[in-house]
Amino acid sequence: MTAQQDLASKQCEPCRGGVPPMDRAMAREYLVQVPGWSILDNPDRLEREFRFADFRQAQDFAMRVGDLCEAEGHHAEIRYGWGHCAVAFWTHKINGLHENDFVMAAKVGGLADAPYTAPAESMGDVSPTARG
Ligand SMILES: C[C@H](O)[C@H](O)[C@H]1CNC2=NC(N)=NC(=O)C2=N1
Repeated sequence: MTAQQDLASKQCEPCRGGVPPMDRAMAREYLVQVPGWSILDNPDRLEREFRFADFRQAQDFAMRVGDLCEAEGHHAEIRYGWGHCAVAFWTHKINGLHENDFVMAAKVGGLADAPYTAPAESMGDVSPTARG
């Protein structure tokens, strides 16, 4: 098992604040486990831009990242447009980086590696619960 798989298999632990943000030396050690991500300033954060073939795929990816954030209780800043989606993580409570941010980056990297499947078309009024 690689180090990245190991990080991706962790769960975000509750961060209630009151702990110091990760320093740069430690952050750089974690960074090697999340290929493609960069550390940026103000606030200290992890960021990665993903590329897609069109708007729909970028939007779908943004939604899947959002769903993952909700499931893990740790939330990203997400910006997307035609063919691109930028995802940033930092821990708001400590205004900096925490292991949770790297766990999320590894999980999002795993999402990006998964093959794209187009979302099902809306079924409109023909769903089983529709009246008439
Ligand atoms: C109550 C809840 O656990 C917190 O507000 C969580 C929600 N998601 C979060 N996401 C991020 N990125 N940082 C946080 O500090 C944070 N706090």
